[in-house]
Amino acid sequence: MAQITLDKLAHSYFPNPQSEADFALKEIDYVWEDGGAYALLGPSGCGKTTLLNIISGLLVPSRGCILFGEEDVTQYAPEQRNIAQVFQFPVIYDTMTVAQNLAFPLVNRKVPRDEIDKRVADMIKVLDLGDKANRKAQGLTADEKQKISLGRGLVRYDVNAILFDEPLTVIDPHLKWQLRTKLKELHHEFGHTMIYVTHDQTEALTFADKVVVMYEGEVVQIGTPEELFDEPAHTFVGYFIGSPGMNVVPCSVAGDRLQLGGQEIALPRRYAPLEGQVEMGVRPEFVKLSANGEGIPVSISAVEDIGRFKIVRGLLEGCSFNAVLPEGAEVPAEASAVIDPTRIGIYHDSHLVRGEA
Ligand SMILES: Nc1ncnc2c1ncn2[C@@H]1O[C@H](COP(=O)(O)OP(=O)(O)OP(=O)(O)O)[C@@H](O)[C@H]1O
Repeated sequence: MAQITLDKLAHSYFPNPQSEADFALKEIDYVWEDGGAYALLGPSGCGKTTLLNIISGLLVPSRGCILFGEEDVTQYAPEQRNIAQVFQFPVIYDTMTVAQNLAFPLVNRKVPRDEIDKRVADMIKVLDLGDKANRKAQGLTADEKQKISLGRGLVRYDVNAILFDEPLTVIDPHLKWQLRTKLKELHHEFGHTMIYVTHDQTEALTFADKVVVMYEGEVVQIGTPEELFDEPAHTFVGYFIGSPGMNVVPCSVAGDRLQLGGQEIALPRRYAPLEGQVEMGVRPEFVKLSANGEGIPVSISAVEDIGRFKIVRGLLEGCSFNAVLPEGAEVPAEASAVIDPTRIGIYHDSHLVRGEA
């Protein structure tokens, strides 16, 4: 296992990039801790595969370096990097048994036979494949085959990192959580450095200690699931994490006063003058609806009752705006939004501005 350092790393698929927009991966400077479980999360085309391919060695970055521990591996081919990879679709041999498939990466690396037998037996146990160990992989279900793929990645104890590229795509939705839980257990048991690419927030938040959120080639935030929820560093993070996502509404800010919809809200922090696009962000969980005219008027378009709470959807100042209310809460016909000022984030050109206390 290794610490992985991304040192001023950036990549453009153009030979002579002219501007930031030409970079599929904008500059990132970051250290992935040894033994950490990371998820790379973002929508299609945001640069996840580009970053993963640079880590695996399939792609040489146009700028910057990548280090495994102290060693600069930027120019190394994948096979020189000592990493394991698990892909979207199972990569296994149908004519081999489950046990032979799991043993294969170790046999290739000439690990002693008794060591192979021990590791394969351990892996069969943790993957709950005991009753199928001596069956040919042919005829197993897609999720069983993908379990074997995961096992083949995890059976090598000595790898620098294990990279997972959307590994649960082929798995039935109701089985996904089982494999996700299993992966988490395996991470605790073996402590590998794991990097898991997904566009699914549930997968990212349940698997990872730290989530790396990407948007249009930029790493916009790296944080624990709690940090991404409590303090989104970019409006995209607020929108992408949470269901429904954060409300984002254009506003103006002067010092510690926010102006929105003809109303003034006193903020707990002061802000230097902000040029350009200024928005306030607040999660629907921190909005109350008032019937007595207190707050900013909201026109309600729908109320969704989903068990323990209700999602109230509507418009505020012409922008989509949601509130999450407790199960029994009244939804006034003429509602206005009362926003908790301590939960408001101020965003300048989409990035969070922290202000001064
Ligand atoms: N070989 C390539 N040549 C030119 N442009 C590319 C190449 N591969 C990717 N791109 C572009 O780089 C950007 C990032 O793509 P990338 O595949 O890294 O995104 P992604 O987040 O992995 O998307 P997906 O989830 O759809 O795989 C996209 O605009 C894509 O069109």
